Amino acid sequence: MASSEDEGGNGGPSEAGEEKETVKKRRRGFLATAWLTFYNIAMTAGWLVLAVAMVRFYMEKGTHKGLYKSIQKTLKFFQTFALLEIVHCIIGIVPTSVIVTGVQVSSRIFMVWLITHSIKPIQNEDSVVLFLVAWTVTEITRYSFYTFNLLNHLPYFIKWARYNFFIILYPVGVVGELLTIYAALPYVKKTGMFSLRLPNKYNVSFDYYYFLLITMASYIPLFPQLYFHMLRQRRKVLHGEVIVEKDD
Ligand SMILES: CCCCCCCCCCCCC[C@@H](O)CC(=O)SCCNC(=O)CCNC(=O)[C@H](O)C(C)(C)COP(=O)(O)OP(=O)(O)OC[C@H]1O[C@@H](n2cnc3c(N)ncnc32)[C@H](O)[C@@H]1OP(=O)(O)O
Repeated sequence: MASSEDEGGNGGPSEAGEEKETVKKRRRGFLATAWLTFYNIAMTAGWLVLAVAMVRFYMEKGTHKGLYKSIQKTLKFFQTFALLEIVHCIIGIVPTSVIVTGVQVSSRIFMVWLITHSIKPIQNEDSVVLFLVAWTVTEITRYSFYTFNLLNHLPYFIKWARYNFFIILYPVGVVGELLTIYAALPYVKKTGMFSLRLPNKYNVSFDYYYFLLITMASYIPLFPQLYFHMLRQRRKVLHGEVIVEKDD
């Protein structure tokens, strides 16, 4: 398979690309590169295990009912592990914005722990499968992209997939997440879970139901920022456009 480094043909762009990669790695340091390689291989493997488990479950049972329960431990482990991505940005070993990564990772952690894990009656909703499939395909592609890129042997197909699949998968994932939160609303209202009513010794009140409504509304300003960030990355990586990013 053609490597993305080969794209420029002989000489010129290809050599310049390799030189840029070497400079980047030298700047990042050996330990950081080794850690990122390990991290990305582990995450690719984790999401591959999830993909295989989901396909096997569906082939054996012929339904998605019970799917979440059967894969939840692996999902929780690898999605929670992704918190390290925020750390990678903070300590500067990856050149991504802390804010963009923070919004992306925290919305996933929120979906996993505060919605799907905590509200059992919604675990069999169709919308859960929607975001699980979108996340899984995305993460297998994304982490294998980072791994091959670090190893300087990036197949063009993976690069292409990384910067094209998201065009469909991002909206699919968002629809799945929003429908799942929506499905949780009646249960949250009925049980008053995670809510704090007055009077109480802290003298504060918190209503999880309204928090969920605000969270759903926050997708409207936040999601386009992530989507346009990815479209800019796509133009930069696939079409070589020079993009001046604003600082955080
Ligand atoms: C508490 C309540 C919270 C409520 C919040 C409500 C928020 C609502 C809005 C949020 C909506 C999110 C919905 C979402 O969950 C749905 C889905 O995900 S559906 C599936 C589709 N999703 C995607 O395609 C996005 C996947 N995510 C990402 O791509 C990243 O997380 C993101 C931060 C968005 C973008 O990544 P990045 O900026 O890093 O882009 P690049 O991949 O192009 O990388 C840029 C450079 O950094 C290097 N890099 C990054 N990470 C690594 C790594 N781990 N190892 C090595 N190198 C890395 C990469 O190589 C690039 O370097 P260079 O440019 O030098 O080549």
